[in-house]
Amino acid sequence: MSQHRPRIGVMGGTFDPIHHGHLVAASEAAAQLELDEVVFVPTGRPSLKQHPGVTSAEHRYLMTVIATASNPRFTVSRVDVDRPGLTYTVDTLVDIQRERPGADLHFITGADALEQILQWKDADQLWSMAHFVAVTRPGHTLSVEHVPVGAVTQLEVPALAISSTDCRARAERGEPVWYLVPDGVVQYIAKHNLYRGHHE
Ligand SMILES: Nc1ncnc2c1ncn2[C@@H]1O[C@H](COP(=O)(O)OP(=O)(O)OP(=O)(O)O)[C@@H](O)[C@H]1O
Ligand SMILES: O=C(O)c1ccc[n+]([C@@H]2O[C@H](COP(=O)([O-])O)[C@@H](O)[C@H]2O)c1
Repeated sequence: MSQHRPRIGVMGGTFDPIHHGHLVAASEAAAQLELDEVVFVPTGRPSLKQHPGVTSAEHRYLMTVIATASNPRFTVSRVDVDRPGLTYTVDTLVDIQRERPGADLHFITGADALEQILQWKDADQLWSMAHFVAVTRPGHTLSVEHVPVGAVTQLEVPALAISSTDCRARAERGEPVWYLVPDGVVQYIAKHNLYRGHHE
């Protein structure tokens, strides 16, 4: 009897903060690609993020746990948060594969992030470690060249023009982030006074 090979989505992100764009992308990927689970992996120290003073990994991890808690298919992994040094997807995929031997991994990213994938660390190794899923994102049209045939699937998701940058700017100005991020994340941001006094 053949055993079911678990189909696992891996949604990596800085999640500073996690917002409904991330959650809709993961949910839609899970439905369309028939994933058994989507593992959210907050970055430890993102290698390419430009904004000053990225919020501590522990805050970003906890906001991700709060945002995903109600969905039985969503989990959160600490592999990137706990690994010292800069975060690279090649390391993320090795660690997730070790935790879930034999799983069929699908790395989910927005079209904007995927366009830079050839500049990621050990890019040529990534294709054999996971399938890559580029979700559509308002304001970005995907153009990836020079990737192996069949390595990337483009997925149309309901457009939500939400970004973490905008959420941080709103919180800094004292404007509402209700309904852009889950309710528990709104409350977490207020409780810990995140994003006040930052300058982009
Ligand atoms: N609204 C959205 N729709 C679809 N994909 C998204 C959306 N927002 C973010 N993503 C994707 O989710 C992944 C993680 O995103 P990230 O945590 O960097 O959020 P972000 O909103 O892009 O942050 P920032 O504004 O700080 O750059 C990336 O691959 C990104 O492209
Ligand atoms: O491996 C790399 O070199 C690399 C470079 C930039 C981004 N990534 C990954 O892409 C995901 C989205 O990153 P970001 O910075 O847009 O939040 C996250 O999982 C990062 O670890 C990975």
